[in-house]
Amino acid sequence: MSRRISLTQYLVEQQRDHGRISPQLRLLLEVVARACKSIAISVNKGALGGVLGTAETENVQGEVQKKLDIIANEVLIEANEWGGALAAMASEEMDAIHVVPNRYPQGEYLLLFDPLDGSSNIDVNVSIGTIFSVLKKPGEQAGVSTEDFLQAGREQVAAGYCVYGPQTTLVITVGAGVAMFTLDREQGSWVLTEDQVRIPEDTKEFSINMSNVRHWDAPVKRYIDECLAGKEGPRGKDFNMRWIASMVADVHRILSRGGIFMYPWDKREPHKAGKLRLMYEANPMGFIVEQAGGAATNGRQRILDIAPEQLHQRVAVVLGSKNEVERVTAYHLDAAPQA
Ligand SMILES: O=P(O)(O)OC[C@H]1O[C@](O)(COP(=O)(O)O)[C@@H](O)[C@@H]1O
Ligand SMILES: [Mg+2]
Ligand SMILES: [Mg+2]
Repeated sequence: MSRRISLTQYLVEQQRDHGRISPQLRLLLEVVARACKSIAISVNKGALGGVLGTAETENVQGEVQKKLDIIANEVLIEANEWGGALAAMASEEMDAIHVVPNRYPQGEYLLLFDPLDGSSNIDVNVSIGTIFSVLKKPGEQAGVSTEDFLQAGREQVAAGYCVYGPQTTLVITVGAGVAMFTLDREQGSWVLTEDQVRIPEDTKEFSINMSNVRHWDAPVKRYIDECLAGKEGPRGKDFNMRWIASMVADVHRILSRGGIFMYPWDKREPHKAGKLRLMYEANPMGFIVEQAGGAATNGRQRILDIAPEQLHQRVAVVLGSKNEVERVTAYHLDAAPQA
C-alpha cells in the first residue's frame, strides 16, 4: 500500500515535481481515465443496460463486433476528441485513423486503443478491459497521417490499461515505473493503491491457450513441455497454469504476482505473425511490463523495438517475468528460423 492520493494528484506530481509529463499529456491521461470510468459503468450494467451480445457488424480484422466493443470505442472517441491534447486516434474497432475534427483544438499527441479487450468474456461476466498507448505526433507540420502512428513501441510517452473485474483498476506508466489506481465508486475517483509495481523475475505460472498446442512452433512446445514435466523435469519445479482469454486480466495477474503470458505465432494462420495487435495491445503492455521490471518479446525480438508497418499489424507475444521470457526467447533463437 502506498500514499492515498488520487490519479490527478499523481499526475500533477509527475508533471510539476518530476517534469516527466507535459500539461497536455496530463490532461489526456485524465480524459482517458474518465472514459474508462464511463465504460466501467456500462460494463457493470450488463444485461440491464442492454450492452451484451453482438452488434452484427465486423471490424477491420474481420471479427464480429460486440455491442460493448462499439460502445467503448465511441466513449473513448467522444471523450478525447475535444480535449485539446490530441491530433488523432486509432482503434482496433476502426479501419482508419480518426483525425480530431477542425472544430476542436488540435494537440500534439496520438492515442491508440483496444477499447474492449477480451471480447469473448463480455457476455459471461469475466474480467475484460481497455488498453491504450500514447505517442507524440512527429514533426512540426500541420495535419496527421497514418504514417505518423507507425512508431516503434519504445517511442511511447505513456501507456495503460483498465481492467473491469471484481475491482476496476487503472494501470499506467509515463516511463517512470508503473502505478495502479483503484476506482472508488462512492467518490467516483481513482485512488493510487500500488506504486512502483514490480514483476518477480522468476515464476511458476504460465498463461497460454493450451487448445492450440498442436499448432505451436517447436520452441513454444519445448518450453511448455518442460513446464508440464514439473519437479521431475528439466525445470525441477511444478508449474501452475492460468488462461483468462482477456489479455488485460492475464497481464494484470502477472503484474500482481508474476508469470509468463504467451500468444505465439502458430500454424493455424501461418501468414499472420500472431493473433494480438502490435500497436494497441502488445506495445502498451510491453511498455508497462518493462517498466515493472519484466520483459516482452515476439519470441525473437524485443516488442518495443519492432518497426511497425501497418496500423493493425499482428505480432506474437511473450511477456512477463524476465527470466522466463528470456528463456522462451533463447529457445526461439536456438531453433532454426521460422519457415
Ligand atoms: O480466444 P483466444 O484464442 O484464447 O484469444 C484470447 C485473446 O484474444 C483477445 O481477446 C484479443 O483481444 P480482443 O478481445 O480485443 O480482440 C485477448 O485479450 C486474449 O488474450
Ligand atoms: Mg484485445
Ligand atoms: Mg478489443
